[in-house]
Amino acid sequence: MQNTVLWEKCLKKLEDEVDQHDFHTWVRPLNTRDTDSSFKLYAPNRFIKDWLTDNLLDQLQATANHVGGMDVQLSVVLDDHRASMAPPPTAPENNGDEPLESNPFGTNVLNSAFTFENHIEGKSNQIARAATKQVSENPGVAYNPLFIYGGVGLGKTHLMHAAGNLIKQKRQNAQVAYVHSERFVSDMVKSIETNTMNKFKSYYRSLDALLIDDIQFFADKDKSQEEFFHTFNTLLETGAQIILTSDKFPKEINNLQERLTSRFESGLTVRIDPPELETRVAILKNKARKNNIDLNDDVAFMVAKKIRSNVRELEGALHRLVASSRFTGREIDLDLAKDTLQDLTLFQERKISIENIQKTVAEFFGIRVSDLKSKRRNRQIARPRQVAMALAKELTNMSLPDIGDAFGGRDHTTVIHACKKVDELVKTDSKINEDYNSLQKILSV
Ligand SMILES: Nc1ncnc2c1ncn2[C@@H]1O[C@H](COP(=O)(O)OP(=O)(O)OP(=O)(O)O)[C@@H](O)[C@H]1O
Repeated sequence: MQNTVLWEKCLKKLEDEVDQHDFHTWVRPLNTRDTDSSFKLYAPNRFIKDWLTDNLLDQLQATANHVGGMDVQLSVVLDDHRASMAPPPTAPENNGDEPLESNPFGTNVLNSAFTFENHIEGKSNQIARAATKQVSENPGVAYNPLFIYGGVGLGKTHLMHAAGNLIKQKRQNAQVAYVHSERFVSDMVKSIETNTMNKFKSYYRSLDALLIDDIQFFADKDKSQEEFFHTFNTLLETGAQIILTSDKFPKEINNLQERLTSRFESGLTVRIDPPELETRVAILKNKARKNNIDLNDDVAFMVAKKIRSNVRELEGALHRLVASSRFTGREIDLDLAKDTLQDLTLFQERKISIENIQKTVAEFFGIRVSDLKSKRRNRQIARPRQVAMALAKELTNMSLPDIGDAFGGRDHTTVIHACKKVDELVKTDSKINEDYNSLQKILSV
């Protein structure tokens, strides 16, 4: 079997077996080559190689043996090729003699409220937070670039600013630029129009740290990708730190040039998931405390149970609660919270229950509800279970951990995997597409 085919098959198996966070952080960035006589897995940096060697080597070996049907000669090696793949960088036009304008492109204003102290740690953001902190303490050394991805309002921008703030705190004159990718594109277009491209280049290429938010907006913008690629390489060569955020894993960003994706993956890619209940409560209480608002546990739990997938919405609910208390002169208690967030409650009540989804899916596929909650992994059970999880995510307000709990105490990462799998299958498998649509209709009646 070719190494690439073997690895594809191993990846499918490992995705089900390895903790999802670990899978995305450590396993997914590996590559293999058909030209090697043994099964070498190339890690994009030393950090990933060392972590895998210490933590997952046995499992990788066992999986390769199982999938290959024999003893496979496996090793994890450093991908030197990737590190030297960059073309020779274009020399920065600023040779250091000319002082940089402090803010020629409106980029370097960091939000001072987005710090590590104001960021609450939970299982969902643990790796991302630790990696960002490490990068800020040792810019340009630890992981470069650091690529943070995850859904809307989960704290990607917050962590990125926290990094910028900490870098500046440690070295006051560090040149740190934060820019939204759309802003990078529009500044570049403006520079071309006004014939000031040299200034643009020298500014970006002389930074100590470049933080670019929502990199997915680069998709389709070939010229910007081109310029960014050169900026990127120059910065890496000069030891500057690059941090990028996106709503997707690099390879999943459509129309992003392969060479950029490959550069992104040469550092460390970390994911942020929606926070668990306890983290949501901690975030609410922390925000309240910072604003001198007295928020008791009952109210915090009630709000956190209602708003599950997005920290920005969680903050919005707290603001509504505070405004409502000011206008009415009432204390912030459970009654006020119920009244203020009533529309959310109504929305919730209209939603479909998890029990109903499990019963309907089990009947539809001719299995038992207990099968859905069991540990059985054969496809006749596993696929309906994934479909039921995806429906629960779509049709209820339940959090991923709560959905996992309802299916025999599974981890929230298993739910994320199920939703992704079903999403893929609905697009590629007409039978699943039909089944999923029918179930949606049955449940929505
Ligand atoms: N773990 C956390 N602790 C405290 N506040 C948080 C946390 N996560 C997110 N927030 C807050 O939630 C709000 C939204 O976060 P942020 O803007 O960083 O999200 P994002 O992932 O960048 O979203 P988008 O994809 O929309 O850009 C911010 O006010 C941020 O401070």
